[in-house]
Amino acid sequence: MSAPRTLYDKIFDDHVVDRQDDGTCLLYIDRHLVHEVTSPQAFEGLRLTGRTVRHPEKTLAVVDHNVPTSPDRKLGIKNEESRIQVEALAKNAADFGVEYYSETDRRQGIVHIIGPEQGFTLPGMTIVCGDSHTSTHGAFGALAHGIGTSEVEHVLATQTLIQRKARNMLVRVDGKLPQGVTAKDIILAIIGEIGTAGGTGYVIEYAGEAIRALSMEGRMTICNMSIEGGARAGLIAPDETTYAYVKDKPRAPKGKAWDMALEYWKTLKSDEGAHFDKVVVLDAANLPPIVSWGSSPEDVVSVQGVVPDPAEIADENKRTSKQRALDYMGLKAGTKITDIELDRVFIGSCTNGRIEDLREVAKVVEGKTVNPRVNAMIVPGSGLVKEQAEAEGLDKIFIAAGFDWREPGCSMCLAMNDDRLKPHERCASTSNRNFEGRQGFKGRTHLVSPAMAAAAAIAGHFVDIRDWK
Ligand SMILES: CC(C)[C@H](C(=O)O)[C@@H](O)C(=O)O
Ligand code: SF4
Repeated sequence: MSAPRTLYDKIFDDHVVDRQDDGTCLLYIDRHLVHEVTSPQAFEGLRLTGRTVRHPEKTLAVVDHNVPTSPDRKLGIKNEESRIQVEALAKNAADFGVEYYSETDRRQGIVHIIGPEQGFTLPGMTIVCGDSHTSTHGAFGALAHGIGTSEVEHVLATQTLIQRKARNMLVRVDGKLPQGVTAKDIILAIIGEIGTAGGTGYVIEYAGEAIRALSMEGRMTICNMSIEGGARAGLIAPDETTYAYVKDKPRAPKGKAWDMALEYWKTLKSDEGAHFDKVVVLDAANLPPIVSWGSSPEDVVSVQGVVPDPAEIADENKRTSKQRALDYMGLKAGTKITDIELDRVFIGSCTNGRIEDLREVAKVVEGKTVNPRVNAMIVPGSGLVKEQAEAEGLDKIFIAAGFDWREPGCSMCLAMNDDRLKPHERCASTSNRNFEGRQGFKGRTHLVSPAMAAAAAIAGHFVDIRDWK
C-alpha cells in the first residue's frame, strides 16, 4: 500500500505534468480567474510574443477592485488609472476570447465570490488568480493560490504553473462555537496564535468539529485569510455541505458527469495517519468575538480585552513595531476595546461579503438605527449576492437602519476606488487586512466579524455581540 497522503498531497499529485529531480514541478491548472489589476501586462506579454490564451474556457475575467460602488456607476469611472485598468480588461477579454463580467453584468462581483457562485470553483481543482486571496477557493477542497503577473501570463499561455511542493500544516478547531462567535473570529484567533509568518512555506488544512459545522460561506472566510497567516493556501476537505452548495451551480457538472465528479470528490480527504509537518489545535468553545487593535492581522484581542501594552514585549524589534502600530492607530495601551469609538463601518469584501454575512448583519440591525456619528456602508460581494439580499428584503432593513447599500466590488477593503477612509478615521471592517493606509491614507482599520461590525455601527463603539439584544 502507498503511504498515507494529505488532501494537499493528493490534489498536488493529481496535477503534476512534470517533476524535475530538484523537486520543481509543472502543475496543470484547472481554473484561472482574472481581474483588472494584475492582468494587463500579462495580456500585453501574450500580444508581444504572438501567443493566444491556451484554454479560454478555463479562464474567467471580472472587474472588481477599481469599480465604483455608487448607484451611478454606469456613468463611468472618473479616476483615470482605474478607468484604464477596467477598459484594458474588457478589451483583453474580447481580444483573447475570455468570458468577462463587466460592471453592468449581474454576475459581476469580487473575483473570489463569483468563482464559487458560478460553479467555476469545484473540489479537487487547481485554481489560480493574480490575487493573494485566491486561497478562498480552498474552502471547496481545491488547491487555490495567488500568483504574480508573470505567472498569470504563463498560465494564460500554457494552462500550467511552475511550483514546488509546500509543507503540510494541520489546523484543527475542536468543539462548538459559542453563540455570536463566527468563522471570522476563528481565523483571526488562528492568525493571532500562529502570527503572520506562522504559515510560511505551508499549505494549511483546516479540520475539526467546528470547521465541519461551518457553512460554505464560513469556510470561505477561513480559507480567505490563510494568506494573512503566511500560508500558500488553505484547504478544507469537501463533504455534504460542499456538494450541496456546488450542486446546480451554472458551471457545475450535471447528470452523469456529476455522479462521476462526486465519486472523485469523496476521495478528497487526508488519509488516516497522513503526516503533517506542523499541527495547531484550537478549542472553539473558548473563543470570544475578536477585534484587531493594530496594523497587522495578528494584532488581535478579545472584545472583552484591552489594547495591549507594547512595553511588556521582551523583543526590542517587536516592541518598537507594535508601539508604532498603536501610534498609527491612535490608541493607548490599556484602553478597553468596548470603549473604542468608530467613525466608519465597512461590511463587505471577499472575506465577508456573502449572503450569509448580510443575513447576520440584518439580524443585528433590524429595527435599530446607525449611531449618528458613524458612516456605515454595506457592499454586497457580487451582483447575485445583491439580488438575493434584495429578494429577502435585507436591503430595506439596512436602509431603514441608516446604512448605505451599494453596488458590488472590493470597495473600501482597499482604497483603489472612491470608497476610502479620510486620515485618522476609525473603521470597523469585515475585510481581511488592517495594514497602514489599506483603507485610505492614515485610515485606521479594526478587523471584525459582520455581526460585530453591525453592532458597532449601531452603538458607535465596539460591543460584545454575545450581549446584543
Ligand atoms: C490588488 C491585488 C493584487 C491584491 C491581492 O493580491 O490581494 C488585493 O486583492 C488585496 O487584497 O490586497
Ligand atoms: S475584496 Fe479586498 S481582499 Fe478581496 S480581492 Fe478585493 S481587495 Fe483583495
